[in-house]
Amino acid sequence: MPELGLRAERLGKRFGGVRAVADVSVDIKHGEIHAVIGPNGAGKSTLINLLSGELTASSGEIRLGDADITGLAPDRRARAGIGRAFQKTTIFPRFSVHENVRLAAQARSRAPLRMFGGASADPAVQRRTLEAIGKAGLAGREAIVANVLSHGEQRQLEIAMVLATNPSIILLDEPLAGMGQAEARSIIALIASLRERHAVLIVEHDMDAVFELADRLTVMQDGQVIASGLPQDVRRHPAVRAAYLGNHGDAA
Ligand SMILES: Nc1ncnc2c1ncn2[C@@H]1O[C@H](COP(=O)(O)OP(=O)(O)OP(=O)(O)O)[C@@H](O)[C@H]1O
Repeated sequence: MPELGLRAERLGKRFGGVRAVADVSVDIKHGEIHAVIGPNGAGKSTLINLLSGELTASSGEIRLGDADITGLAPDRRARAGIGRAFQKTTIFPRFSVHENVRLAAQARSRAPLRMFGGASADPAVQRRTLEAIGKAGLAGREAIVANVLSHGEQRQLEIAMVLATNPSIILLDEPLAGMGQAEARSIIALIASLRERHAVLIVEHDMDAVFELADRLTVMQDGQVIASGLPQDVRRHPAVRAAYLGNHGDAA
């Protein structure tokens, strides 16, 4: 997969009278983790949904590398290189780790979707499957049925399924939600490792994790960007301190 970045220009989304996202520009670069933070209702999930194609923009433009992908449906964006981890919704609970990741790898390969036989016979699919399982830290867990995995391991499985699609961009919506401290540590390490070969956008409420992971930070409030840049600069921004960061701003 080429080293593409994702750029949104003046993106907007209205739900009736609500401006959920207004004039948002954001640049997600290869080799970087870009965190989007903001209070509840700021528009973060809507932004992710606009980037992945689950929602259609009311205005603005989205570019993957040089290509305008604003009008593409989610499956076309996925093929173009945008991978999104969904919280458990894409996992087949009765299938093994290997089967789940293999299905994701196969969906990317355009081969006809066959559950047994065909997919495992394709060496490229098999290679991508095992690579993704290894990168997500699930080596040795291939035969385990998904619904007996721990909460943290299920999150790792979702990330493995995204990696199997060989994405340029990875979108992560609250990857640490509902996680204990030990589980969170291993997911944070996994997310940190993704920047080596991908551009990563993460929406997350855990500020300690955000400041540990983010190379770049965008802060949203009421659908708009109120600050964007390097974390050490953003955390000193008066509007950000006032709106959101509290003690994290003071600690800078
Ligand atoms: N499908 C929808 N229909 C109508 N309004 C919506 C819809 N989705 C989001 N909104 C509204 O858009 C605004 C932004 O919501 P969004 O979920 O993107 O915020 P968020 O920053 O992700 O919040 P949270 O941190 O609580 O998840 C909110 O006012 C919300 O009520």
